[in-house]
Amino acid sequence: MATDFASKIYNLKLELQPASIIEYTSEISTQSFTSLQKELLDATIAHARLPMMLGASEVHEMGKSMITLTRTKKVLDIGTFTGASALAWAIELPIDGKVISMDVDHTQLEKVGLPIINKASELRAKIEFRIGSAVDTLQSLIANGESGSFGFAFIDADKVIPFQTDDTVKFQENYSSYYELCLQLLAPGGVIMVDNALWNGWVLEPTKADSMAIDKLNRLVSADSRVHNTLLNIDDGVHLIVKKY
Ligand SMILES: C[S@@+](CC[C@H](N)C(=O)[O-])C[C@H]1O[C@@H](n2cnc3c(N)ncnc32)[C@H](O)[C@@H]1O
Repeated sequence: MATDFASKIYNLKLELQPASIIEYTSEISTQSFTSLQKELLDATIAHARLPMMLGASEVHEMGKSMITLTRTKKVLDIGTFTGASALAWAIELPIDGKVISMDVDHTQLEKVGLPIINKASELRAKIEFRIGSAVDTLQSLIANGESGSFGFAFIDADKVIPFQTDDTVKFQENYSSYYELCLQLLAPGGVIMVDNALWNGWVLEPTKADSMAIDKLNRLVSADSRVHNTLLNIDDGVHLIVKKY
């Protein structure tokens, strides 16, 4: 029997799996969620704008496992929203660990996330929330000499950015840029998780700029000899990528 907690997660999500399977996997995978995580999840669902942007709880759990496996102290979190993924990584990191969490907009973080995250000062101290384009933030970390020093990166922001040329709209593919910059910032053995890698199944026959960009990145990663990769059918798809030694 699925808990209310698992059902709540499922209700926000797309259906790439039968509902019963999603409920079961969510329930089994999220028993170690802390009360603070549950509070943030509830508040995001109740009060955030576009709550479906919240990362799936089982994906957050999986990321925590990657932090444990890599024994890293440094994490990249691309796409803060209400701070649920950043909070998950902070819980798993050691006391001197650091999450760099990036977003162009802190409205939902300030309204929904921070009042809850601030209750745990030892976790809050591990998270650096940076405002601005994630490409700029990642480039500034590289310019600051931090290449090769991160152990885990979660890519969960915009897929493409539209921009106007003379008479047409073109798209900048941010997911591919995030991948390249994260790979540079990761140490060998480091892990990237790219969220929404199945994009509701639209990658199978991509017709729009966002699904085309995600399909393109999936194929680029698959052909990249610098990494091991597995495209997992979990939630909306997670591309699990490990930087080779
Ligand atoms: C899916 S939400 C992130 C969810 C969060 N990681 C979680 O697990 O709950 C995506 C976020 O990416 C942010 N975003 C959009 N474009 C961005 C950009 N160019 N740079 C950084 N963040 C961006 C949005 O403002 C939004 O808050």
